[in-house]
Amino acid sequence: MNIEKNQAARMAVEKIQNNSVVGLGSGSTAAIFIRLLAEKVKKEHMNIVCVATSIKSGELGSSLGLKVVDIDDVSSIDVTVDGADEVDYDLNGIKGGGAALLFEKIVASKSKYNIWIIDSSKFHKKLGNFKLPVEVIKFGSQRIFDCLQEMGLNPTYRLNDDSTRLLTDSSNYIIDIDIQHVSDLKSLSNALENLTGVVEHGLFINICNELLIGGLKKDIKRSELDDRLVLN
Ligand SMILES: O=C(CO)[C@H](O)[C@H](O)COP(=O)(O)O
Repeated sequence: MNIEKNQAARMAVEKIQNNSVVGLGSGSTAAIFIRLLAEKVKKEHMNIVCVATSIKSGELGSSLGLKVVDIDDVSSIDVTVDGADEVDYDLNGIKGGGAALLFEKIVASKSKYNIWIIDSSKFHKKLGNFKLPVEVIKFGSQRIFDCLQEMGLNPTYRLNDDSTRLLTDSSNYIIDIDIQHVSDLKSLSNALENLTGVVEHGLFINICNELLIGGLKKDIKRSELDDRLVLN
């Protein structure tokens, strides 16, 4: 799958124009993009300012010579390139496999254009193969866990290798839920947002503008989305 991730990242880097503000995604595919972007910026003497979606991506970008600034130091972001854990035929997706969903959603919402880069194994007709991450504050998190259990979503706390609870860049917990049997994603999104203590969830609805799929070498734009384009 690394070859496919590479292909998708290469397709994305070709789309980056000089004098733009670029959002750097998180995860292994985004990391390939960050490396390729740094090479391109050096080679073509480009003027690019970057905003990162995680501490790790920001550190990677800076270490490669990219100019990485705080999100509040830019008025908007021209394009963000990020990975995803699963994407459906309507270009809705699940993100947060790397626990960076909160910053990823904030950066995406400040971006004029969002490009996702994935390998072909992540492109499905319906979301639900991947568990949906829900970021919750520590205080009272068991109450949210119990609510998710009552909703039939089989919650599990995300753990580190030593079985302690994983903490996000904002020191919150992640609870992963099973949405295989959920058909109305918008209602689920609203229900999760209404639970006090939920900081964010990894359902990204109507956010991705363009999907680049390695392997299939597909470039799917939301603006051109129709059944014929996606299903063939
Ligand atoms: O959402 C993310 C991190 O929170 C990543 O974009 C997602 O997990 C994909 O990662 P990878 O490219 O390593 O498969």
